[in-house]
Amino acid sequence: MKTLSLDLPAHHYDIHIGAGLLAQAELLAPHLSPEVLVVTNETIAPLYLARLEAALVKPDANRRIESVVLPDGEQHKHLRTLDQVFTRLLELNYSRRCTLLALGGGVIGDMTGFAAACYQRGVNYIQLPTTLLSQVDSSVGGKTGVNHALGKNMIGAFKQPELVLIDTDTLSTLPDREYAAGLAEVLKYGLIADAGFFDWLEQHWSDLLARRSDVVSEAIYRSCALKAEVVAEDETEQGRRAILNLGHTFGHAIETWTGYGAWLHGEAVATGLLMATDLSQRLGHVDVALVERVRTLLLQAELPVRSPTGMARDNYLQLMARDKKVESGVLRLVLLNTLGHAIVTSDFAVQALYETIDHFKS
Ligand SMILES: O=C(O)C(=O)C[C@@H](O)[C@H](O)[C@H](O)COP(=O)(O)O
Repeated sequence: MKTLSLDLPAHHYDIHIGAGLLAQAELLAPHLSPEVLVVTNETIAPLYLARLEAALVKPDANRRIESVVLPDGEQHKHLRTLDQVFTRLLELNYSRRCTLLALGGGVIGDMTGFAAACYQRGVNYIQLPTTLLSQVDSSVGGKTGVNHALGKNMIGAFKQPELVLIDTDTLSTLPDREYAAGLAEVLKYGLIADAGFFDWLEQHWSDLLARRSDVVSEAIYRSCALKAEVVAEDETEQGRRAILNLGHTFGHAIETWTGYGAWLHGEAVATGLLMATDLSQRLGHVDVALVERVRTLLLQAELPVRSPTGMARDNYLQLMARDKKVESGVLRLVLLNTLGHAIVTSDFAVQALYETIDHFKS
């Protein structure tokens, strides 16, 4: 097992990464209260809920352990689904001292964290991510929330977990498409913050695609370390944290336009990363060779590298105007200054943005 720490001004938590961690009661026990609610989905519950529950009762047989099983998928990440969690908590008569456990991917993690931020104005929660994307990204950093028909992650809160427990064994049941989607976020870290990591990913890409466990664990560790470092510096995205959004302005537009769920989040981010790299190249920050390196990796992972069929420039522009990085009506984008260094800027030629969007039309 490897452990990272996320040190914030008012909070500290560990991120444990290793095989078989869901069954390790001693890692969870110090963070549990007498009332526990596991929030999971209908795909993950039959695979891992019993294993987790067995670990939860071990140190304290009197602890109440209940669960709520939500429908699976990005299309269910909205307020109506969240209400099921609140209803369950109220039916159980759980108090302000309860602990929520998010067992699942990014959708479950984001919704559980938001439920924890809201229930009785705030209770504790723990992240138990089971997809590559949630292990390398969404379980760390405390961004929680749900989608709205008009925009991705538009309703939410910053709410940090008490613990992130990454059991790499759960990847054994992750479908290839979901696994590849997680690789897009891994690639993002190399692009925005660590050129050496990007080179390492290129060298180990075939091992990652083959899911060689030591290489996958190393990629998770290095991704979480980079994310923890950025979040520690800027917990609530007043500045630098926005670099974690590379490709997301395009990606979120794709997800919203396609109605959530048709494209996985990581797939939309994959195309978004390539578009952001392409735009950075049109603006003269990076060379064409980097665009091609990114495209090659995405194609090898069978990730999409073009816009959804029928999505036009105006569709992008309308949705991007609602991006959370917009300030006083001015669009700010995350772009690459060079490989391994991202910037957040509104200083770009709009014509270059149009060219990028049009270039990716399918
Ligand atoms: O943690 C962050 O900060 C990120 O931006 C990470 C993103 O990869 C993640 O998808 C995040 O949920 C997007 O947040 P949003 O604020 O752009 O909705």
